[in-house]
Amino acid sequence: MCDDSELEEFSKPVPLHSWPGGFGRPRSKISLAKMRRKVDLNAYRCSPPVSEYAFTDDGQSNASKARSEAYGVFPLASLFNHSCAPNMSKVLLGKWVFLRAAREIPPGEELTQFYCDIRMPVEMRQKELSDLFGFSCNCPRCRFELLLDTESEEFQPWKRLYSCAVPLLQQRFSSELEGLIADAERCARRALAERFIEVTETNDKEHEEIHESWALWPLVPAFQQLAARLRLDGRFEESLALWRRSERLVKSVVPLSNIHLRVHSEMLLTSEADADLRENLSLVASAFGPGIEVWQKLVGFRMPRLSKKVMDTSPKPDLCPIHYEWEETEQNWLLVAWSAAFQHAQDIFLDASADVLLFNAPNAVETKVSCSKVHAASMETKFSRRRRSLTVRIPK
Ligand SMILES: C[S@@+](CC[C@H](N)C(=O)[O-])C[C@H]1O[C@@H](n2cnc3c(N)ncnc32)[C@H](O)[C@@H]1O
Repeated sequence: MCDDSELEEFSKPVPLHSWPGGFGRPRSKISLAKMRRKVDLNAYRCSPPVSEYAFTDDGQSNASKARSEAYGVFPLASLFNHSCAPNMSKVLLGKWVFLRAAREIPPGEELTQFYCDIRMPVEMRQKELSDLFGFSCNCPRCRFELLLDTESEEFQPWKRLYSCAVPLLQQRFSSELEGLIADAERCARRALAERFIEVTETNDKEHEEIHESWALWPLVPAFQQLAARLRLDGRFEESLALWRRSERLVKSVVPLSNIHLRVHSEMLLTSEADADLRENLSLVASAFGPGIEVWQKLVGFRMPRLSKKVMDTSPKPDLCPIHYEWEETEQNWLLVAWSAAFQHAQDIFLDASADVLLFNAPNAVETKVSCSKVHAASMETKFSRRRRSLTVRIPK
Protein backbone atom coordinates (compact mmCIF):
# COMPACT_ATOMS: atom_id res chain seq x y z
CA MET A 1 0.00 0.00 0.00
CA CYS A 2 2.83 2.40 0.77
CA ASP A 3 6.62 2.34 0.59
CA ASP A 4 9.19 2.76 3.38
CA SER A 5 9.60 6.49 2.85
CA GLU A 6 6.03 7.00 3.95
CA LEU A 7 6.25 4.92 7.12
CA GLU A 8 7.69 7.71 9.27
CA GLU A 9 4.71 9.84 8.47
CA PHE A 10 2.32 7.12 9.62
CA SER A 11 3.70 6.53 13.07
CA LYS A 12 0.92 8.77 14.33
CA PRO A 13 -2.75 8.96 13.35
CA VAL A 14 -3.27 10.69 10.00
CA PRO A 15 -6.40 12.05 8.38
CA LEU A 16 -7.81 10.04 5.50
CA HIS A 17 -6.87 12.61 2.86
CA SER A 18 -3.18 11.97 3.68
CA TRP A 19 -3.53 8.26 3.18
CA PRO A 20 -1.13 6.65 0.68
CA GLY A 21 -2.57 6.41 -2.78
CA GLY A 22 -4.27 9.73 -2.36
CA PHE A 23 -7.32 8.44 -0.54
CA GLY A 24 -9.77 11.34 -0.62
CA ARG A 25 -7.28 13.82 -2.12
CA PRO A 26 -9.04 16.35 -4.32
CA ARG A 27 -6.42 15.88 -7.10
CA SER A 28 -6.89 12.13 -7.51
CA LYS A 29 -10.61 11.61 -7.57
CA ILE A 30 -11.70 8.09 -6.82
CA SER A 31 -15.13 6.63 -7.16
CA LEU A 32 -17.29 6.02 -4.15
CA ALA A 33 -17.17 2.29 -4.86
CA LYS A 34 -13.38 2.31 -4.88
CA MET A 35 -13.24 4.32 -1.70
CA ARG A 36 -15.69 1.92 -0.08
CA ARG A 37 -13.53 -1.00 -1.15
CA LYS A 38 -10.42 0.63 0.35
CA VAL A 39 -12.19 1.03 3.65
CA ASP A 40 -13.55 -2.53 3.50
CA LEU A 41 -10.10 -3.98 2.89
CA ASN A 42 -8.22 -1.90 5.40
CA ALA A 43 -10.51 -0.74 8.17
CA TYR A 44 -10.61 -2.30 11.60
CA ARG A 45 -13.91 -3.32 13.00
CA CYS A 46 -14.28 -1.51 16.29
CA SER A 47 -16.51 -4.09 17.90
CA PRO A 48 -16.86 -4.41 21.68
CA PRO A 49 -13.53 -5.45 23.18
CA VAL A 50 -14.64 -8.79 24.53
CA SER A 51 -16.84 -10.35 21.92
CA GLU A 52 -18.49 -13.59 22.86
CA TYR A 53 -17.70 -16.52 20.67
CA ALA A 54 -21.14 -17.57 19.66
CA PHE A 55 -22.94 -19.03 16.73
CA THR A 56 -26.59 -18.91 16.04
CA ASP A 57 -28.47 -22.16 15.67
CA ASP A 58 -28.03 -22.07 11.90
CA GLY A 59 -24.27 -22.20 12.41
CA GLN A 60 -23.59 -18.59 11.31
CA SER A 61 -21.08 -16.48 13.17
CA ASN A 62 -22.44 -13.42 14.93
CA ALA A 63 -19.56 -11.40 13.42
CA SER A 64 -21.91 -9.82 10.89
CA LYS A 65 -23.76 -8.18 13.75
CA ALA A 66 -20.58 -6.57 15.06
CA ARG A 67 -19.64 -5.48 11.54
CA SER A 68 -22.39 -2.92 11.50
CA GLU A 69 -20.91 -1.01 14.43
CA ALA A 70 -17.94 1.21 13.59
CA TYR A 71 -14.78 1.27 11.49
CA GLY A 72 -11.37 2.82 11.98
CA VAL A 73 -8.62 3.07 9.38
CA PHE A 74 -5.11 2.73 10.76
CA PRO A 75 -2.77 3.10 7.76
CA LEU A 76 0.32 1.62 9.40
CA ALA A 77 -1.46 -1.24 11.15
CA SER A 78 -3.33 -2.13 7.98
CA LEU A 79 -0.05 -3.06 6.31
CA PHE A 80 0.07 -6.33 8.24
CA ASN A 81 -1.30 -9.40 6.54
CA HIS A 82 -3.61 -11.95 8.09
CA SER A 83 -2.90 -15.35 9.60
CA CYS A 84 -5.30 -17.64 11.46
CA ALA A 85 -2.41 -18.37 13.85
CA PRO A 86 -1.00 -14.82 14.02
CA ASN A 87 2.16 -13.85 15.86
CA MET A 88 0.77 -10.50 17.05
CA SER A 89 -1.96 -9.75 19.54
CA LYS A 90 -4.36 -6.97 18.72
CA VAL A 91 -6.63 -4.82 20.78
CA LEU A 92 -8.62 -1.75 19.83
CA LEU A 93 -9.17 0.84 22.48
CA GLY A 94 -10.53 4.30 21.87
CA LYS A 95 -8.67 5.82 18.94
CA TRP A 96 -5.85 3.31 19.12
CA VAL A 97 -5.03 -0.11 17.87
CA PHE A 98 -2.39 -1.95 19.87
CA LEU A 99 -0.42 -4.62 18.03
CA ARG A 100 2.16 -6.46 20.09
CA ALA A 101 4.26 -9.55 19.69
CA ALA A 102 2.21 -12.48 20.92
CA ARG A 103 5.24 -14.76 21.17
CA GLU A 104 8.94 -14.91 20.38
CA ILE A 105 9.25 -13.95 16.71
CA PRO A 106 12.42 -15.08 14.94
CA PRO A 107 14.14 -12.60 12.60
CA GLY A 108 12.71 -12.69 9.10
CA GLU A 109 9.30 -14.06 10.12
CA GLU A 110 6.43 -12.03 8.72
CA LEU A 111 4.41 -10.15 11.33
CA THR A 112 0.80 -11.19 11.12
CA GLN A 113 -2.46 -10.14 12.70
CA PHE A 114 -5.97 -11.56 12.37
CA TYR A 115 -8.78 -10.12 10.23
CA CYS A 116 -11.58 -12.43 11.27
CA ASP A 117 -12.65 -14.24 14.40
CA ILE A 118 -9.99 -16.93 14.45
CA ARG A 119 -12.10 -19.07 16.73
CA MET A 120 -14.38 -19.86 13.81
CA PRO A 121 -14.17 -23.15 11.91
CA VAL A 122 -11.88 -23.15 8.89
CA GLU A 123 -14.71 -23.02 6.32
CA MET A 124 -16.24 -19.95 7.97
CA ARG A 125 -12.88 -18.24 8.25
CA GLN A 126 -12.11 -18.94 4.61
CA LYS A 127 -15.50 -17.67 3.51
CA GLU A 128 -15.30 -14.49 5.56
CA LEU A 129 -11.75 -13.71 4.39
CA SER A 130 -12.67 -14.34 0.79
CA ASP A 131 -15.94 -12.33 0.94
CA LEU A 132 -14.55 -9.39 2.88
CA PHE A 133 -10.88 -9.25 1.93
CA GLY A 134 -10.78 -11.05 -1.39
CA PHE A 135 -8.15 -13.66 -0.63
CA SER A 136 -8.01 -17.32 0.14
CA CYS A 137 -6.11 -17.91 3.36
CA ASN A 138 -3.25 -20.35 3.01
CA CYS A 139 -1.82 -20.05 6.52
CA PRO A 140 -0.38 -23.19 8.17
CA ARG A 141 -3.45 -23.55 10.37
CA CYS A 142 -5.88 -23.42 7.45
CA ARG A 143 -3.77 -25.89 5.47
CA PHE A 144 -3.75 -28.22 8.45
CA GLU A 145 -7.48 -28.05 9.06
CA LEU A 146 -8.35 -28.45 5.41
CA LEU A 147 -6.19 -31.57 5.27
CA LEU A 148 -7.96 -32.99 8.30
CA ASP A 149 -11.00 -33.26 6.06
CA THR A 150 -13.45 -32.14 8.67
CA GLU A 151 -16.34 -32.50 6.23
CA SER A 152 -16.10 -36.29 6.44
CA GLU A 153 -18.71 -38.39 8.29
CA GLU A 154 -16.30 -39.48 11.05
CA PHE A 155 -15.78 -35.84 12.04
CA GLN A 156 -19.41 -35.14 12.81
CA PRO A 157 -19.21 -35.33 16.65
CA TRP A 158 -16.28 -32.87 16.53
CA LYS A 159 -17.91 -30.67 13.93
CA ARG A 160 -21.13 -30.42 15.93
CA LEU A 161 -19.30 -28.89 18.86
CA TYR A 162 -16.92 -26.90 16.71
CA SER A 163 -19.68 -24.84 15.20
CA CYS A 164 -21.48 -24.68 18.54
CA ALA A 165 -24.55 -25.49 16.53
CA VAL A 166 -25.98 -27.69 19.28
CA PRO A 167 -28.91 -25.55 20.45
CA LEU A 168 -28.82 -24.45 24.06
CA LEU A 169 -25.67 -26.38 24.78
CA GLN A 170 -25.20 -24.57 28.04
CA GLN A 171 -28.53 -25.74 29.38
CA ARG A 172 -27.63 -29.39 29.11
CA PHE A 173 -26.55 -31.40 32.11
CA SER A 174 -22.82 -31.40 32.64
CA SER A 175 -22.68 -35.20 32.28
CA GLU A 176 -24.29 -34.92 28.82
CA LEU A 177 -21.84 -32.21 27.79
CA GLU A 178 -18.93 -34.25 29.08
CA GLY A 179 -20.08 -37.14 26.87
CA LEU A 180 -20.37 -34.92 23.77
CA ILE A 181 -16.94 -33.47 24.35
CA ALA A 182 -15.34 -36.88 24.92
CA ASP A 183 -16.82 -38.12 21.60
CA ALA A 184 -15.59 -35.03 19.77
CA GLU A 185 -12.12 -35.34 21.25
CA ARG A 186 -11.94 -39.04 20.40
CA CYS A 187 -12.72 -38.47 16.75
CA ALA A 188 -10.26 -35.56 16.45
CA ARG A 189 -7.48 -37.65 18.00
CA ARG A 190 -8.27 -40.62 15.77
CA ALA A 191 -8.15 -38.48 12.63
CA LEU A 192 -4.92 -36.90 13.81
CA ALA A 193 -3.31 -40.28 14.48
CA GLU A 194 -4.38 -41.65 11.11
CA ARG A 195 -3.28 -38.68 9.08
CA PHE A 196 -0.53 -37.33 11.26
CA ILE A 197 2.43 -37.80 8.90
CA GLU A 198 0.45 -36.67 5.88
CA VAL A 199 -0.95 -33.61 7.62
CA THR A 200 2.12 -32.40 9.44
CA GLU A 201 4.60 -33.04 6.63
CA THR A 202 7.15 -33.44 9.41
CA ASN A 203 7.40 -35.79 12.31
CA ASP A 204 8.88 -33.69 15.06
CA LYS A 205 7.50 -33.36 18.58
CA GLU A 206 6.94 -29.61 18.48
CA HIS A 207 4.71 -29.84 15.43
CA GLU A 208 2.90 -32.80 16.93
CA GLU A 209 1.93 -30.69 19.95
CA ILE A 210 0.91 -27.68 17.89
CA HIS A 211 -1.21 -29.80 15.60
CA GLU A 212 -2.89 -31.57 18.48
CA SER A 213 -3.77 -28.17 19.93
CA TRP A 214 -5.07 -26.97 16.59
CA ALA A 215 -7.22 -30.06 16.26
CA LEU A 216 -8.65 -29.60 19.75
CA TRP A 217 -8.83 -25.78 19.69
CA PRO A 218 -12.23 -25.78 17.99
CA LEU A 219 -13.61 -27.52 21.06
CA VAL A 220 -12.61 -24.61 23.30
CA PRO A 221 -16.10 -23.03 23.29
CA ALA A 222 -17.56 -26.36 24.36
CA PHE A 223 -14.91 -26.72 27.10
CA GLN A 224 -15.75 -23.26 28.29
CA GLN A 225 -19.45 -23.94 28.38
CA LEU A 226 -18.82 -27.09 30.36
CA ALA A 227 -16.46 -25.22 32.69
CA ALA A 228 -19.14 -22.59 33.32
CA ARG A 229 -21.69 -25.33 33.91
CA LEU A 230 -19.39 -27.12 36.38
CA ARG A 231 -18.89 -23.86 38.25
CA LEU A 232 -22.65 -23.46 38.55
CA ASP A 233 -22.83 -27.02 39.85
CA GLY A 234 -20.25 -26.15 42.51
CA ARG A 235 -17.59 -28.43 40.96
CA PHE A 236 -14.93 -25.73 41.20
CA GLU A 237 -11.80 -27.83 40.86
CA GLU A 238 -13.04 -29.58 37.74
CA SER A 239 -14.20 -26.26 36.34
CA LEU A 240 -10.82 -24.67 36.98
CA ALA A 241 -9.02 -27.63 35.40
CA LEU A 242 -11.12 -27.20 32.29
CA TRP A 243 -10.48 -23.45 32.15
CA ARG A 244 -6.77 -24.17 32.43
CA ARG A 245 -7.00 -26.69 29.63
CA SER A 246 -8.90 -24.31 27.43
CA GLU A 247 -6.33 -21.62 28.25
CA ARG A 248 -3.52 -23.91 27.05
CA LEU A 249 -5.39 -24.48 23.82
CA VAL A 250 -6.15 -20.80 23.30
CA LYS A 251 -2.44 -20.11 23.83
CA SER A 252 -1.55 -22.56 21.09
CA VAL A 253 -3.11 -20.26 18.52
CA VAL A 254 -2.58 -16.79 19.97
CA PRO A 255 -0.31 -17.00 23.00
CA LEU A 256 -1.29 -13.58 24.34
CA SER A 257 -4.60 -12.06 23.43
CA ASN A 258 -7.81 -10.67 24.78
CA ILE A 259 -9.32 -14.13 24.23
CA HIS A 260 -6.65 -15.48 26.52
CA LEU A 261 -7.35 -12.74 29.02
CA ARG A 262 -11.00 -13.61 29.00
CA VAL A 263 -10.11 -17.22 29.86
CA HIS A 264 -7.91 -15.95 32.67
CA SER A 265 -10.75 -13.88 33.97
CA GLU A 266 -13.03 -16.88 34.01
CA MET A 267 -10.36 -18.76 35.89
CA LEU A 268 -10.27 -15.93 38.36
CA LEU A 269 -14.01 -16.06 38.76
CA THR A 270 -13.65 -19.73 39.58
CA SER A 271 -10.62 -19.60 41.81
CA GLU A 272 -10.32 -15.98 42.91
CA ALA A 273 -6.80 -16.81 44.04
CA ASP A 274 -4.25 -14.05 44.51
CA ALA A 275 -1.59 -16.01 42.64
CA ASP A 276 -3.81 -16.14 39.59
CA LEU A 277 -4.54 -12.45 39.86
CA ARG A 278 -0.83 -11.66 39.83
CA GLU A 279 -0.28 -14.01 36.91
CA ASN A 280 -3.08 -12.32 35.05
CA LEU A 281 -1.65 -8.86 35.64
CA SER A 282 1.81 -9.81 34.47
CA LEU A 283 0.23 -11.42 31.44
CA VAL A 284 -1.58 -8.19 30.68
CA ALA A 285 1.65 -6.27 31.06
CA SER A 286 3.41 -8.44 28.51
CA ALA A 287 0.46 -8.61 26.14
CA PHE A 288 -0.61 -5.01 26.10
CA GLY A 289 2.08 -3.07 27.85
CA PRO A 290 2.33 -2.10 31.49
CA GLY A 291 -0.68 -0.85 33.33
CA ILE A 292 -3.95 -2.36 34.22
CA GLU A 293 -6.30 -0.04 32.39
CA VAL A 294 -6.44 -2.23 29.31
CA TRP A 295 -7.22 -5.29 31.31
CA GLN A 296 -9.87 -3.46 33.28
CA LYS A 297 -11.50 -2.29 30.08
CA LEU A 298 -11.37 -5.73 28.58
CA VAL A 299 -12.50 -7.87 31.43
CA GLY A 300 -12.38 -6.00 34.72
CA PHE A 301 -15.98 -4.87 34.51
CA ARG A 302 -17.07 -8.46 34.88
CA MET A 303 -15.42 -8.72 38.27
CA PRO A 304 -16.25 -5.80 40.51
CA ARG A 305 -14.56 -7.31 43.55
CA LEU A 306 -11.35 -8.21 41.76
CA SER A 307 -11.31 -4.94 39.86
CA LYS A 308 -11.42 -3.17 43.18
CA LYS A 309 -8.54 -5.29 44.41
CA VAL A 310 -6.56 -4.38 41.32
CA MET A 311 -7.42 -0.72 41.80
CA ASP A 312 -6.09 -0.96 45.33
CA THR A 313 -2.66 -1.82 43.94
CA SER A 314 -2.51 1.30 41.77
CA PRO A 315 -1.24 4.66 43.09
CA LYS A 316 -3.75 6.43 45.29
CA PRO A 317 -4.80 9.74 43.79
CA ASP A 318 -5.93 11.25 47.12
CA LEU A 319 -2.86 11.08 49.31
CA CYS A 320 -2.63 13.47 52.27
CA PRO A 321 0.05 16.16 52.16
CA ILE A 322 2.56 16.50 54.98
CA HIS A 323 3.01 20.10 56.13
CA TYR A 324 5.90 21.40 58.21
CA GLU A 325 7.39 24.49 59.80
CA TRP A 326 10.54 25.39 61.67
CA GLU A 327 10.72 26.93 65.13
CA GLU A 328 13.81 28.05 66.98
CA THR A 329 14.47 28.05 70.74
CA GLU A 330 17.63 29.01 72.54
CA GLN A 331 19.07 25.48 72.52
CA ASN A 332 17.15 23.70 69.72
CA TRP A 333 15.78 23.72 66.26
CA LEU A 334 12.23 22.35 66.25
CA LEU A 335 10.75 20.94 63.07
CA VAL A 336 7.00 20.41 63.42
CA ALA A 337 5.44 18.21 60.73
CA TRP A 338 1.72 17.48 60.60
CA SER A 339 -0.66 15.57 58.37
CA ALA A 340 -4.13 14.01 58.49
CA ALA A 341 -2.31 10.77 57.64
CA PHE A 342 -0.39 10.82 60.95
CA GLN A 343 -2.69 8.43 62.80
CA HIS A 344 -0.21 6.52 64.99
CA ALA A 345 3.37 7.30 65.98
CA GLN A 346 4.58 3.86 64.89
CA ASP A 347 3.21 4.38 61.36
CA ILE A 348 5.23 7.55 60.74
CA PHE A 349 8.41 6.96 58.82
CA LEU A 350 11.22 9.42 59.52
CA ASP A 351 14.65 9.15 57.96
CA ALA A 352 17.53 11.52 58.51
CA SER A 353 20.31 11.23 56.03
CA ALA A 354 23.01 13.77 55.16
CA ASP A 355 21.12 17.03 54.85
CA VAL A 356 17.59 15.76 54.33
CA LEU A 357 14.77 14.75 56.65
CA LEU A 358 12.28 12.45 54.96
CA PHE A 359 8.73 11.98 56.28
CA ASN A 360 6.19 9.43 55.19
CA ALA A 361 3.14 7.53 56.47
CA PRO A 362 0.47 5.28 54.94
CA ASN A 363 -1.68 7.38 52.58
CA ALA A 364 0.65 10.37 52.85
CA VAL A 365 2.74 12.11 50.20
CA GLU A 366 6.39 11.41 50.95
CA THR A 367 7.95 14.74 51.94
CA LYS A 368 11.61 15.78 52.06
CA VAL A 369 12.84 18.70 54.15
CA SER A 370 16.27 20.17 53.48
CA CYS A 371 18.20 20.58 56.67
CA SER A 372 21.88 21.06 57.30
CA LYS A 373 21.37 20.85 61.03
CA VAL A 374 20.64 17.14 61.43
CA HIS A 375 22.65 14.85 63.64
CA ALA A 376 20.45 11.76 63.72
CA ALA A 377 21.93 10.52 66.98
CA SER A 378 21.05 13.65 68.90
CA MET A 379 17.60 14.05 67.39
CA GLU A 380 14.45 13.53 69.50
CA THR A 381 10.83 13.18 68.38
CA LYS A 382 7.47 13.74 70.02
CA PHE A 383 4.14 12.65 68.54
CA SER A 384 0.85 14.42 69.27
CA ARG A 385 -2.19 12.37 68.26
CA ARG A 386 -4.54 15.27 68.95
CA ARG A 387 -2.65 17.59 66.58
CA ARG A 388 -1.59 14.74 64.21
CA SER A 389 1.90 16.13 64.41
CA LEU A 390 5.44 14.97 64.91
CA THR A 391 7.90 17.41 66.45
CA VAL A 392 11.58 16.75 65.77
CA ARG A 393 13.97 18.40 68.23
CA ILE A 394 17.46 18.99 66.91
CA PRO A 395 19.95 20.38 69.43
CA LYS A 396 21.92 23.40 68.22
C1 LIG B 1 -5.12 -4.58 5.05
S1 LIG B 1 -4.38 -5.12 3.58
C2 LIG B 1 -2.87 -5.80 4.10
C3 LIG B 1 -1.70 -5.14 3.49
C4 LIG B 1 -1.50 -5.49 2.03
N1 LIG B 1 -0.90 -6.81 1.89
C5 LIG B 1 -0.59 -4.44 1.40
O1 LIG B 1 0.51 -4.77 1.01
O2 LIG B 1 -1.01 -3.31 1.35
C6 LIG B 1 -5.42 -6.45 3.24
C7 LIG B 1 -5.13 -7.14 1.96
O3 LIG B 1 -3.90 -7.83 2.01
C8 LIG B 1 -3.99 -9.07 1.36
N2 LIG B 1 -3.74 -10.13 2.37
C9 LIG B 1 -3.73 -9.99 3.70
N3 LIG B 1 -3.45 -11.14 4.31
C10 LIG B 1 -3.28 -12.05 3.34
C11 LIG B 1 -2.98 -13.43 3.34
N4 LIG B 1 -2.79 -14.12 4.47
N5 LIG B 1 -2.91 -14.05 2.15
C12 LIG B 1 -3.10 -13.38 0.97
N6 LIG B 1 -3.39 -12.07 0.92
C13 LIG B 1 -3.48 -11.40 2.09
C14 LIG B 1 -5.39 -9.18 0.79
O4 LIG B 1 -5.35 -8.75 -0.52
C15 LIG B 1 -6.16 -8.19 1.65
O5 LIG B 1 -7.25 -7.66 0.98
